[in-house]
Amino acid sequence: MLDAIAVTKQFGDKTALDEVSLSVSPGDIYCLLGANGAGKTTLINLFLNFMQPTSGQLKISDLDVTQSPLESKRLLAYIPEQVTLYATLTGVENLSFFSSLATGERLPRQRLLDLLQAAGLPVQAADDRVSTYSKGMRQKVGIAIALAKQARALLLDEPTSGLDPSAANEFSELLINASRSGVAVLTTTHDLFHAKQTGTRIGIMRRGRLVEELKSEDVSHADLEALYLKHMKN
Ligand SMILES: Nc1ncnc2c1ncn2[C@@H]1O[C@H](COP(=O)(O)OP(=O)(O)OP(=O)(O)O)[C@@H](O)[C@H]1O
Repeated sequence: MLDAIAVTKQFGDKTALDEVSLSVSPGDIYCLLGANGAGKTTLINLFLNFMQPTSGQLKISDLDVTQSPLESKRLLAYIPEQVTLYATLTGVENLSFFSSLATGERLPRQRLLDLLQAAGLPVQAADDRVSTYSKGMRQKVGIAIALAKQARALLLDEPTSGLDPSAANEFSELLINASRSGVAVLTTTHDLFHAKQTGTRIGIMRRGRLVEELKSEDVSHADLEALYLKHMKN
């Protein structure tokens, strides 16, 4: 579903990504780990076609993201670290606006409420202004937008940073539910525990290269931490 094929990205003489190849299948939650500046966000931005690769190819369901930008974007939902919503609108109003932008369809109020509930937003908060929401609540609206769009792939950039442990756990459950319905999930994170708990696969990046890929069921928390630290020291 999500394929990066020998992707290199240079910013001037800085190589942010160096021949990175990875694939995320429907039902996978692929967690990208790596130190600051390793290239994780750059890879997400390339899938989103926010920028073009210097060489290599990025595909979403076999569509090249630079050659078929609109068709490929329709299959995607993106949840950044800070979900951008209209602060003066309510959760329902934001969902109505962004889902209609994504689908061209205005959903009835009950459907919007059902989507917010499926994303874990407390029912009583749906009609509150988003300016009163916590970060976790905003992310739930982001998930509801992805559900409304029926996205087949979900890209997330450090979604659990700044969430308290129970909100992070709740968010992980949402990702697991999405993956069980066949969505391909690619997420960056600095949280090894989250990667091991939530991910089906884990990739470790260092200085623009993908230096390790593993199945999370094949490693313990302690082994993952030791492996991560080994790569960071090399
Ligand atoms: N627009 C840009 N112009 C120039 N250099 C950039 C740009 N975007 C990223 N970089 C550089 O590319 C490298 C990879 O950055 P990137 O943001 O992808 O890392 P990251 O792994 O997401 O880091 P973090 O964990 O801090 O979010 C860094 O050296 C960064 O300074």
